[in-house]
Parts: sequence; structure tokens; C-alpha cells
Amino acid sequence: MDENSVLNFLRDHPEFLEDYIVSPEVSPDTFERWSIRRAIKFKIPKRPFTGTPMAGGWTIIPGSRLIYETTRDSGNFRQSGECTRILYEITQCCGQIMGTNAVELIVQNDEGAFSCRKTEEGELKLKKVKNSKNASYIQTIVNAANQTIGEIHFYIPLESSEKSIVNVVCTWAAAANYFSEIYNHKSQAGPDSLDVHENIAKQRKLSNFLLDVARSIFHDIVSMDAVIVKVMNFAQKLVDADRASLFLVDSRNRQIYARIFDVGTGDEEHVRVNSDGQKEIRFDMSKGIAGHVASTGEGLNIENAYYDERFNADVDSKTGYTTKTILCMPILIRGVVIGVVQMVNKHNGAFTRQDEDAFEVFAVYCGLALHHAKLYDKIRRSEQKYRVALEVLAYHSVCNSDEVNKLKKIELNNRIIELETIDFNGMRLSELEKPLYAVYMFKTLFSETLRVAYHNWAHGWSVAHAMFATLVNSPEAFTKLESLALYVSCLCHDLDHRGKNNAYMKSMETPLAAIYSTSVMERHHFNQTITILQQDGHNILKNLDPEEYKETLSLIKHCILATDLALFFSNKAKLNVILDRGEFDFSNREHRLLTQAVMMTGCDLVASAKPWSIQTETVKVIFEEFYDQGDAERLSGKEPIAMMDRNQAHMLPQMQVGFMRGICMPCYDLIARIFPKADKMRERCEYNAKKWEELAAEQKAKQEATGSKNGDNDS
Ligand SMILES: Nc1nc2c(ncn2[C@@H]2O[C@@H]3COP(=O)(O)O[C@H]3[C@H]2O)c(=O)[nH]1
Repeated sequence: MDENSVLNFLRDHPEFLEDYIVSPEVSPDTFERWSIRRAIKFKIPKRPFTGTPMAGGWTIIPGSRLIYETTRDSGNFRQSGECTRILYEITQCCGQIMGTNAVELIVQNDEGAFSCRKTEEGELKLKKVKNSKNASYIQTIVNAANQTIGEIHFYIPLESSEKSIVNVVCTWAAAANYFSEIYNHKSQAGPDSLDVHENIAKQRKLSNFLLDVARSIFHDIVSMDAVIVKVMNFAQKLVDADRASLFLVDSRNRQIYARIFDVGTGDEEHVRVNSDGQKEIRFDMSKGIAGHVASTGEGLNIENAYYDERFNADVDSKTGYTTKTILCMPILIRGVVIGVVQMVNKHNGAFTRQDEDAFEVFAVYCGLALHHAKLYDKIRRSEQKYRVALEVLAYHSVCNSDEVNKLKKIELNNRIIELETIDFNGMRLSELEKPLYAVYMFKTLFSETLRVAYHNWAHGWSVAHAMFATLVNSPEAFTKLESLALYVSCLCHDLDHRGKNNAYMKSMETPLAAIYSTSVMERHHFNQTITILQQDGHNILKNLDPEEYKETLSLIKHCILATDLALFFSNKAKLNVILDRGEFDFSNREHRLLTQAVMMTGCDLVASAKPWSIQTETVKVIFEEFYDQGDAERLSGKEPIAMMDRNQAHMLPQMQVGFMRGICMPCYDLIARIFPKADKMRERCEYNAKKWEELAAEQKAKQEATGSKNGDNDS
């Protein structure tokens, strides 16, 4: 058959030709190449956009839905090709919109340009482009890193309006592709853009998390340690570290201590939260990577800790853990380093630049949480102080001097009989008499129950008197300011005492115990002293110059706090050692302060050095107060100590022996070593101690004779 007869046959039998063309004999590539050649040859006019299925069974779905579905599914595509497939679909979409097949996708990568075609099985095949055909119009598609990731070659001329349609579609496609890659942080456009996407995906996770942290800080007001642990835990996972810890700066001692340590070991967050930086992990700021960052305020990324001379290996030796890589950032509040956060041992390799960037953001959030914690504590403390101030105000509301003078002039009988009947006419009382009668009725009803039996003004006076008697007999011992501080401290050392001791304040979680963590009552007494000094007409120190004023206040604080018996034992021990070594020197500031402290205790316990009759009378009221405290403790379900338990009253002499021998005698022995003239107190205390021992012995004998615990016959 010659060429003509073949052509005639094919013309007469079109189905034969079509069957051949659509048979496996002709590959899709060949078919597509033919269709492109045909379009070029005949400049086939564009068919109106009909929305009908095109070659390959691909149906136009208007606009973004197509892009959405393609990019949404891109997450399920294999690593290689999901970007190419999106570009291929977009190319087909653009061809459809332009009503032509004469479009071809060319993808670019490091190896050059490739033409992209679809096989019958729907696989995309890339074929290296040897010589580019002269396309009528080329639409480029770029990624977030502004790199060309593909070109759509049109082999038919496009109007400018058509070009802008194609441009819009491709721009959206690129954006959709970009976000689909970010969401799956995968990319075909080469390592750089992978970094970009990887990093942006991380940033997206980071910003979502930090938003969550901010929400928990400002909305849930959960414990700040919980927030910080949450932040640390996420940071540790984000930078893929094995351990994380938070160190706080103790600027007074130039040390840092672990507030949160070992975050991230095991499933649950194994966290040790030290509210006040207990001993476990604490070291000088001059040591360690943490110390260096805390001192310099600059972050460090250490690849091998043991090769870095700044590294503090002591902690490893304590914990048995081996540190290799460290990422450490300072936490700053208003430019001041308050702590450092540390990530330790990245699971693969060293911490990266991205880890540093992400972690820097975390350091800010840790600072935010810590700052908030401080503010929150401050608010809580000032709230407690406010409550105490209200209590004190209620207790000591001040009336003016004019009212006081008028009230003094009004004489009331010890007992006002007519008040005890309903018929009494209160209307006839003056404005001044009413409060006076109210106080009379209060005292008549409650004076025996509500007054503070021992820690009242009489005690303050007696302690001040003891200090006066000591100072007046040793005038050269202290400076004027020291003597002033000592005397004023004695007067004020138990201001606003409530008849309860520090142990009670703590166990009952009172507002005062919430404000002061140590020497609760003594700090309150000092605070009350300051409050009085700050009231108009009450500042007896106002004539001192600023330096003297400051020195005197500091001495008053030292003296009042020294009346906390818990501090006496260490003061006594230190001073005895100095005296035993013959090193005591009155010109030494430390020695003077210790002497003042022990003198405060000596004056505070002066009842034990008074004549026996006064000692027994005083002890009576002391134990009245103790038993009231014991009753209050029992009411709240707590067992009082024997000394405060009125059911153990028979043990009083025995307890007095313990108190005199264990505390009072050592105190007066020590004072007599420094002030020989004060030996009188020691002698009197020794006498009283012996008297209590006799009473204790009698009590014991009675107990044995009667078999009853308190020696009474009716056991
Ligand atoms: N057992 C006992 N305690 C005393 C005696 N004198 C003072 N105290 C206690 O010693 C404490 C010293 O400090 P405070 O004045 O706060 O409270 C005082 C009492 O609790 C005493 O004679 N016997």
C-alpha cells in the first residue's frame, strides 16, 4: 500500500485510526506530544471554558476548592512529588481555563529543567528537557524562598486578561502549596526552603504554644511553677533536649540555685521545685555555664561541656548524669538577669541555630512567668499585710489626745449596778461616756478571758526596766545610739502580741505567718514599731541625722528579732566560743551585735531573775497564756505541747526547771562573763531554779505516794 492508499483508508475508516491512537500501541507521552504539535501547527482557537471533562478524566473544579483539595491531600502524597503533583494539576487547570491542551509543566531543580507528564496509571513522569520549545507564554511559580519551582509553558498565544487569570491561579496555588508544605514541613524545593519551612513550622508550633502559656498565665493563674514547668517541658521537646532546668540568681550571696531541675526525665515531668532554692543544686555564680550566663547575660551554646573550662562538673558528680551539649539562655526582667534556663544533651548532635532562636523566645516566656510569679506573690503578701493592718487598726484604733484627756477626767465606779438591768437609759450618756461605758461593759464581761495575760504592756515595761538597770550600771558599754536602740527595742519588742507563739502562727497558717517565713511575731513587732514611728508626733528618732536614723532602725530590728528564742541558741554558742578563745573585743562590731542580742534575751526573761514571789506570780500569768494557746490548738484539732496543755499543769515545776536550766541560766552566765555587774541576775536565776527543783521534787514525791499523775489523793 502506497502513502495515498493508506491515507484514503484512514480517512474512510476514522474509527480504525482512533482505535489505534487510543490503543496501548500509542503511549500517553506520544499522544500528548501529538496534541501539542497539532495545537502549534494549527494554532487551534481556544474552546470556550465549558467545565467539561478533559483528557485524563480531569474535571475542572472552580477555583480554590481544587487547590484546597489538592494541597489538603498533599499531606498524603509521598515525600517526592507532592509539590510536582500540585503544579501538574494547576497546569491542567490553567489549560482548561484557557481551553487548550497546548500547555506543558516544566519543573526546575538542582539537576536542571524537566518536562512533567502523566502516565496512564496516573503516575507523574519527569523527562529532562534537552532543548526548550519556544512557548508563546511562560507562567513561573515561586515558593516562600522566592525560588522558581515550576513553569507552565503555553504553546498558544494568550490575551493579557488570560495571562492575569493564569497568574492569579498560580499565585494562589503557590500559596496553597507553601502552606501545605509548612503544615507537613516537607518541601521538594531543595534544602534551603526545607529549612525555611521546617523553621516556620516550628515557629507556628512555638507561637501556638506560647499563646497557650500566656493564656494560662493570665487566665488560669495556675501556680507559676506549673507554668514554668510546662514551658520548660515544651522547650525541652522542641529543641529535642534530654534534660532541662531552671536556675535562679541569689544575688545577695552571688549564687545560683536550681528552682526546677531534671525536667523531661521519664514519662511524667520529673521535677524538683525548690521554692527557696534548697541545698541540692546551688553554687557560686562564678562557676558553671549557668553561672557564666547569669553573670554575663549572654546565651551560650556548648557543643562539648567537658572541653569548656567554664563548665561545672560538680553537678554531674552529684547527679551521676553526664552532660555533653548545653544550650543556656539568661532570663531577664527589666534588664536584670534573674535566672537562666538550660537545655542539656540534644538527642542527636549539638543544638542548632534554630534551637537557639526558638529557645531565646522561651527564655522570655520563662521570665514572664517568673515575673508574674513575683508580682503574684507580692500581691498576695500585700493582701495579707492589708489584712493584718486592718486587724491592728481594729485592735488599736487611735483616738486623738483631746478625747483621751476628756476620757481620763471621767471617773467610773468599779461596778455600775444600774447598768446591769434593762431599764438603764443609755440616752442620758454623753458622746464621750458611751465608749467609756462600752469599754467598762467589755472589761467586766471579758477581761479575764480576752486579755493577753503575759505579753502585754506590763511585760514590755518590765523588759525595758531590766535594760535600763543594765545600761545605767554599765554606761560605757554601748554608744548612745546602741543604748537608744536597746531601750526602744525592749519597749516595743512584743508590740501587738496576740498571746500566741510563732509555732502557733505557722501551724494555724495565720496572715502573719503568710507574710513572714521566719521569726513571725518578732518581724511583726518590728513592723509595728516602724508603723508607730511613722505616725505624726510619734517619731521619737526624728532628730537623728539620716545616717544615725538608718543605723538606729537597723539596730532596733536586730534587737527585736533577737528576742526570738529560736535565735538565742546560735547567738549564745557564737559568743561563748569568742569568749572561750579570749577573742572577745568590744570594739568588734560583730561582738557588739551578739552581746546586744543576748542582752535582749536576758531582759526578755528577766522574770526568771526576779525575787521568788515575783517569779511565781509572773509564771502564773505566763502559763495562763500558754494554756489559752493550748486550748485554741485543741479546738482546731491539734495536740498542744505539754507546756501549753492545761491537763499537764502538774508538770509546771518540772518544766520550769527545764526552762531555767536550759535557757535562762546559760543566758545569764554568758551576760555575767561580759558584764560582771550583771552577776546579780545570774545569782537570782540560780536561786529560782533551785526553788523550782525543790517543787518538782515535792511534786514527784507526791505523785509516787498517791500514784496519781498530779499527786492528788483522788486519782
Ligand atoms: N516556760 C517558760 N517560758 C517562759 C518563761 N518566761 C518567758 N518564757 C518564754 O520565753 C519567751 C521569750 O520570748 P517571748 O517573750 O516571745 O515569749 C516568751 C515565753 O514564751 C518562763 O518562766 N517559763
